[in-house]
Amino acid sequence: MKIFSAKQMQKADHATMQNQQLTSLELMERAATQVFNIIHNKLNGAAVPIHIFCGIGNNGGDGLVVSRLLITHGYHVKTYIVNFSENRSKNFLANYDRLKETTNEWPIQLKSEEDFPEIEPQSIVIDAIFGIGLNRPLVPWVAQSIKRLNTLRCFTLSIDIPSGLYTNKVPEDAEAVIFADITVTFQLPKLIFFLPQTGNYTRDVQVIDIGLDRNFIVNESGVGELIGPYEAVSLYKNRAKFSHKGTYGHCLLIGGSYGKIGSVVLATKAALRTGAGLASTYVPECGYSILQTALPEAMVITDDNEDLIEEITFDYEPTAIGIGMGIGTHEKTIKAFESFLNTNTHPLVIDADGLNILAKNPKLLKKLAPETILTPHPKELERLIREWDDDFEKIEKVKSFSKENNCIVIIKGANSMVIYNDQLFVNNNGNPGMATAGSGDVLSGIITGLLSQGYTPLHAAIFGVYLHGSAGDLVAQKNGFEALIASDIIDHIGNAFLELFKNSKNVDKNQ
Ligand SMILES: NC(=O)C1=CN([C@@H]2O[C@H](COP(=O)(O)OP(=O)(O)OC[C@H]3O[C@@H](n4cnc5c(N)ncnc54)[C@H](O)[C@@H]3O)[C@@H](O)[C@H]2O)[C@@H](O)CC1
Ligand SMILES: [K+]
Repeated sequence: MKIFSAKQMQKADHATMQNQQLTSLELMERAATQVFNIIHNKLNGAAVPIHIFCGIGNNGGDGLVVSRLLITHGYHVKTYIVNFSENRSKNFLANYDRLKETTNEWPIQLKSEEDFPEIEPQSIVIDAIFGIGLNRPLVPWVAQSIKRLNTLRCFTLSIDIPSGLYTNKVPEDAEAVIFADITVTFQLPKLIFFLPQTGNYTRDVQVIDIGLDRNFIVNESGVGELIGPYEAVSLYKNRAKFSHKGTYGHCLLIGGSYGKIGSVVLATKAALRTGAGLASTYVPECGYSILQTALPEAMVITDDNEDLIEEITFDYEPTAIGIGMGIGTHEKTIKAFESFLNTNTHPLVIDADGLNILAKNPKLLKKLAPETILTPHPKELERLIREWDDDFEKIEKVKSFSKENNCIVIIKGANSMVIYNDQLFVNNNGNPGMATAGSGDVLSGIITGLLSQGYTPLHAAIFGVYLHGSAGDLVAQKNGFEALIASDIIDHIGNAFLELFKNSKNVDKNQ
């Protein structure tokens, strides 16, 4: 599903009005009615007090529509207007008048902090103060009111986005943003829902189809793409009946050092579970028995050095290579890594200490094979691209880095992101249980396994991250977060593949 900027959402609005012969007021009615339907379906007429806070723009207009519909359906509603500006939008005013025609209980005007109402804790709050139009800092009394709303701890539903969030930068005051239990957002997800600095303002997001112009959405390239089951299944490559193990490639996992051979075991096992035809490993001598015992399916090539890798030589042409897991940063290893990069032309994934070596020796970046995949977690990323001011700048820096070095970067974490040139792909499956030793080794193995089967590097990166998250979710459903270990993820890669086809009905209507 595409992710649009605020400007693109406005353009989609206009295209819709033009092509469907709608007024903006009619579009607002359609959108807000859907929000009402969600609330009505959940509450089913319950006599719970509902407090709706409306701004004076179109987000406020949505709030007024929801208010009117709730009142006409018999709910106990109080409506407040947060008067942060005199410039009330046309559709706000139209819906303000319609609300006044519907009920004798006119909206309560808020103009300063003193006007903030008493609200019972069992109430529901609907936040329609600001939507995607916020473009400057909040005046102090509005910021204070938002903070007061947060202290109430009422169940809070935000319309479109939690008020106080910009769509393209982090808020000046991190406390002056609504903390929503759920955000009902229009048509497409917004990038802010997925970033570490802005994603915590809502526990849950529901994207609702308000019938915006499909042609426009299909033809406009978004600021990013959310990878869901629909996108993932479309990347899957079928296995042919008359294929053999050679069809699916012979990958090579290079890594390990004394005490860290497990990382290579995990990566190699993950590559095989993902479907690589054959897998070899290149490890220090001390890894030989460990690998042959732990993973009889893999072949083992060893370095002459007992404890670390000091020369990388192998006498076959791997279809794909994963390097770096547990490899260490010994000077001899750095030399071996450098001469490997000098000659390597095979599709490549670099992880862990491989990334740390690159960060310490940036000149090596020029030696990467085209479209090499780098899989840093945030600390490794910082070593590679240096600090960033906020998550938005981080994305821009990674895009430049990707362009400069013709590589694909996977920023690992909750909502891992895949960046290639100016393209951004967001993955939102996976769970906090996956923050555990070896989880990254498994991801590198999965991606190497996909490369080995002929997936393009970009597809291998996107699909690999998705499969990894999905396998982790399947484990967590059975065992919870705490008990999840990396080997469990490997054990569920098969189910993650099966899950793809269970979910294939989950079609994105915007495609
Ligand atoms: N396709 C869509 O996205 C649709 C959007 N609609 C609604 O329209 C919203 C956008 O509406 P608006 O563009 O009117 O913007 P908002 O309602 O988000 O903001 C209100 C207006 O206040 C002004 N403003 C911004 N920051 C301010 C500040 N700090 N202090 C004082 N004033 C400030 C701006 O001029 C802005 O237009 C969406 O979030 C959504 O709720 C729906 O009504 C219909 C469909
Ligand atoms: K809002």
